[in-house]
Amino acid sequence: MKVAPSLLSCNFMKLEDEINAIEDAGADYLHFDVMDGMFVPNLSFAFPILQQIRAHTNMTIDTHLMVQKPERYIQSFADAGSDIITVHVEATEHIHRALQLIRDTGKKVGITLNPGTPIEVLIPVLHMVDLVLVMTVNPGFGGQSFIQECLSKIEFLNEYRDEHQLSYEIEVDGGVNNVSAQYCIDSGADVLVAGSYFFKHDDYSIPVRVLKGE
Ligand SMILES: O=C(CO)[C@@H](O)[C@H](O)COP(=O)(O)O
Ligand SMILES: [Fe+2]
Repeated sequence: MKVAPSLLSCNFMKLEDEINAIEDAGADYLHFDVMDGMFVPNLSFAFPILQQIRAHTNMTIDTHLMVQKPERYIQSFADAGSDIITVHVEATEHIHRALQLIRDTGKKVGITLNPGTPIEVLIPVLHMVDLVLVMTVNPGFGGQSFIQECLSKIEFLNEYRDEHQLSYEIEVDGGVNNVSAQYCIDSGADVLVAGSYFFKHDDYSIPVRVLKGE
């Protein structure tokens, strides 16, 4: 199990210390949530912060683009230092092209979907991706409650991966805490994103251990 703290909930006044502490605690990815105020009703951060984080750490930067027509920005996120670039299937009319654009940058290719979107929508492109992010809240904000009904999507992705000999990672994002993490682990998740639950601890090795099921 991998753990990906969502920087949305960190203390930005101490960003450098936060990143060092996340790394020392044994987390695997830095989850970087980009919001455009159009695809989701909130704004977050983008290139200048990403570039500075990239200059500071070798951790895998897992970029979650909650952005309308993300193909406009894929090259820029690759250049700014993302390692994984994940786009929403609902955010573009041309998901196949968007995924191909990510592949062409040499970065890892991620796809994601909102809680209200059926998982079957992803079938035509699952062979193209390195990571599938299952949203377990409606994107746009940290600190929301886990939507249990999304667990069946994790199970589906697991079975589909086995049946078709694919190798994407299954990542879960939204409302992940000590309780919901266990449901995700049981359903077959590989990576857990956690924001509010992770950063409420003083010692980040605790949520890392709990989320890894140790
Ligand atoms: O993408 C998003 C929200 O849109 C997430 O990555 C959140 O930032 C996770 O925060 P918690 O639900 O864990 O507090
Ligand atoms: Fe996210």
